[in-house]
Formats: sequence, C-alpha cells, structure tokens
Amino acid sequence: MTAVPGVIVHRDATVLAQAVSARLITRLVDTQAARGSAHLVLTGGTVGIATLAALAATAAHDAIDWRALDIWWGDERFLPTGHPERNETGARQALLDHVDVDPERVHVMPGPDSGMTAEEAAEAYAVELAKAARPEDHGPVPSFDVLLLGMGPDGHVASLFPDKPAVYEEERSVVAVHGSPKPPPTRLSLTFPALRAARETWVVVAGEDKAQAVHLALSGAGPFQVPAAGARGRQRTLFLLDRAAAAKIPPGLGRIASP
Ligand SMILES: O=C(O)[C@H](O)[C@@H](O)[C@H](O)[C@H](O)COP(=O)(O)O
Repeated sequence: MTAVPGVIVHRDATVLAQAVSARLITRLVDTQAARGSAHLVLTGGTVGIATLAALAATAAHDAIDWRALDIWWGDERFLPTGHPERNETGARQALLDHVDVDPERVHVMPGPDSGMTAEEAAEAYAVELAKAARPEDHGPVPSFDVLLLGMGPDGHVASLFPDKPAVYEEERSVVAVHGSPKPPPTRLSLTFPALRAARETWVVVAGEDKAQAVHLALSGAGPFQVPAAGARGRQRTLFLLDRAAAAKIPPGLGRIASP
C-alpha cells in the first residue's frame, strides 16, 4: 500500500531545513525506542545537505542513538572517495563527521577508486542492501524508516531522471546511470523498487524553479515523466516544501506550517 502524499509548507529554505531536521530527530528517536535501531536514507543536493547541517547545529540531535543507525544513500555521484562533489563528502562535512556514527553502519556507495565499474559498484551496493534486509522486509532491501529525497526542476529524485532507463528498472535495487542530465554524468541510484521499500518518504524541495515539477508530482503525473510522482512511502509520504516550491500546488493541498 502506498500513502497519499501530505504537503507541508514552510516559509523559506532555512526554516524548511530546520523543520525537517527536527522531524528527523523525532522520527528516528521514536523508531529507535520502538525497535532499537533505524535505517535512514540520505540524499544529495542543496536542501538535503542543508537539512543535515541543521541537524548538526541543533543540540537535540543528541537524542538520536547515532550508533544504532544505519545510513544509506539514495544516489551517489560516481566520483572518488573524498571528491567534493560526492554526496557522501557533503554528508560527512555537514553531519557525519560531527556525530558518533558507527562506521560499519555508514553504507557509502562505492566510487571509481574502489576499482569497480559503475555497474559493479551498483551490484555491490545491492548486495550490501540485501545483507541488511530481514525476512520481515519481504524484499532485497531493508524497510527504510526515512527516505530523504531532493528533487530537481525536471522532477528527478535520487538519480532517476525523466524517461531515462533507470526509471523503468523493475528488478534491480541499484543501477548505474550514464549520461545524467545533471552533472556529473555517471551516478549510482536506488531504483523505484528499492525506494518503494521505505516506510516514510520525505521529498524535501525549495525554490521557485521546482514549483512546476512539484505541481506535476502532486497532480497525477506519471513516474516515468516526473519521477517524484513515483516517490511514495509504504506508510507515509510527505512533500516538505518552502513557499517558493509550493507556489503552484493545487489550492487546498498544502498546509502552511511556518508563519
Ligand atoms: O546527487 C544528486 O544530485 C541528488 O541526490 C539529486 O537527486 C538532488 O537531490 C536533486 O537534484 C536536488 O538537488 P538540489 O537541491 O541541489 O537542486
């Protein structure tokens, strides 16, 4: 079962990042209290990294048991370890270097310095996901407690770009992406079958250049043309927006959460 998206609108990108970081603390603390540990999927992109920086900046992040958290990525730019454009590098600088994560539970997507091709790296990540899946997950990836996704002006999420081969993948959980419209051209991405394993999916978007794609994603567009339309959590889907990104949503759909 997939959830009908909820839409919450915050004043601007700064409040959005802070509100998402607060929401993350609550969600992860609740999950860890209930089950002992949690799975979180990170995204690259401006708002995704700003959210992690906001989380690092709030003392309340100490409420999370960082050692009982598995961290995954929804996509990665296929660049060597430490490259400033890698999503991993951004996440480490913004947050992971500042909290007590268990290195064994920080599941980075391999880069070319691993000696693997992008295809081999995608397969290796799929194997790592499969190892972490439990029988109750009923599939080859864990049931992510929170899947964070940014979105591009074309409606892409992770590295699933409109009408490119990766959006049509229905078997593999991770694929290599070549010729990405957003640089760099080579990437690794979770596929829709993997994204759909998430209990909660949060699409976090700021900026007026995204308003049209947000509108389409919430107005019945197909996931092959507007991949964000296919981002749905099994229990909950949230579009967390700033006002600029929410400018074209159908009237009555969004709830204003920040004055
Ligand atoms: O690696 C990436 O580039 C991403 O994970 C990508 O899906 C990103 O989240 C969106 O393109 C939004 O990025 P911006 O917030 O920077 O526009």
